[in-house]
Amino acid sequence: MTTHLQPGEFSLLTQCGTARAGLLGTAHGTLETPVFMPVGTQGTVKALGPDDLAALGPRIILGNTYHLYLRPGDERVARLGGLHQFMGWNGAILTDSGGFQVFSLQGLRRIEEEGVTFQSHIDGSRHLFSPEKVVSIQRNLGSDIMMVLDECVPYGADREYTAKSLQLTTRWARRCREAHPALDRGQLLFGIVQGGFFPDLRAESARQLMEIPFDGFAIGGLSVGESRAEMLDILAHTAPLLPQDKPRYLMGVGTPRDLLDGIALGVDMFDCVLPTRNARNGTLFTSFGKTNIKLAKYAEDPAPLDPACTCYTCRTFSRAYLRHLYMARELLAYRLNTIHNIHYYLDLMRQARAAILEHRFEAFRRDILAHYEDEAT
Ligand SMILES: O=c1[nH]cnc2cc3nc(NCc4cccs4)[nH]c3cc12
Ligand SMILES: [Zn+2]
Repeated sequence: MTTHLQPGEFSLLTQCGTARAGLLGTAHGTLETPVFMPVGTQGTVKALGPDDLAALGPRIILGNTYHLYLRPGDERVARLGGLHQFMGWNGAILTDSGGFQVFSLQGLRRIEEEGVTFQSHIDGSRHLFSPEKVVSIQRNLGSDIMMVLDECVPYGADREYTAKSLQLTTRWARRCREAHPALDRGQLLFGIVQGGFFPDLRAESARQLMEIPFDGFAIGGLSVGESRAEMLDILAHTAPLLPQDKPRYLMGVGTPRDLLDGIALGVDMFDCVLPTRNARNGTLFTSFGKTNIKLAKYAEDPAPLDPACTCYTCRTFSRAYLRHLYMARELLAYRLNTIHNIHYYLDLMRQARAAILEHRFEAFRRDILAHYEDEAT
């Protein structure tokens, strides 16, 4: 039974402890939460065609404003019908605002009240990302969920810098809201909570942002090099401060264990490059933990990668073949490994949501993690 919600409508169906199962309406379909968003930085989930993606069944993927603005250009994508038509994807798309990429990719950049100026990593040309500019780019791309321009303070930033930065992030967030009328063209706008690793600054950032009518709230500034304990501590403090009736999005997270911990703490949406990036270096996520296909023990192993997995890769090929492709650097290795890793992440979300709806999430989480060896080799 698929319920159809209007763009921006969020329905909280069930809570199991602080874990939530819900529905979020977008202009390109209704999302079942908790949801994992595969990362499609440059208008493609690397190594997958939109047909592979459709077969895997994500309802939403992530695109990066920074990359698409620099190449091929947001106005060119708009002239070609928008990102959905351009890449042949008819599900929902969330775009990050580009601020994070500027801070994490760029050496040369300046942060001022107006916005952040930076040099393109492609041709060295200079650009300004203002709140108004990043909203305009995301509107041009036709993104279903847009993110505000924010400053993701580096791990280890001191309290004074962090406190000052969150004020700027709030002023930028307000300007983004003013630049995009509520639900205009069915496009949603999320705020991003900052405040580093200072619980009181996190509360202040959340309080300020909740005064602005956003369609959802992201928790930024995490997965930036901190320990798991530090991330969970800030997450446990911040998630419950956010509105119960709006989606909560944890940016850039994470491992299967992080996803289950995040869900337990009340997070509804996740994105991470791990399943796609690790697939390309042979690291695969399975029901028995993380492993690497290049291990010699797989050289003549006729078994499927993960006997518990129903994906195309596990249904069709042996570990021996997947290892051969990887050692030979065959292009098919990247596609098959990515199909499996994305399937694993999406299926984990599907199972987690079913467990929440049946009020057995905690037992589910314990069972998965009991069999999950973080460093299974
Ligand atoms: O505060 C943020 N604001 C807007 N986008 C983000 C994206 C983020 N992605 C990660 N971690 C995942 C990573 C991907 C590549 C390097 S770290 N942390 C993140 C934080 C933010
Ligand atoms: Zn599989």
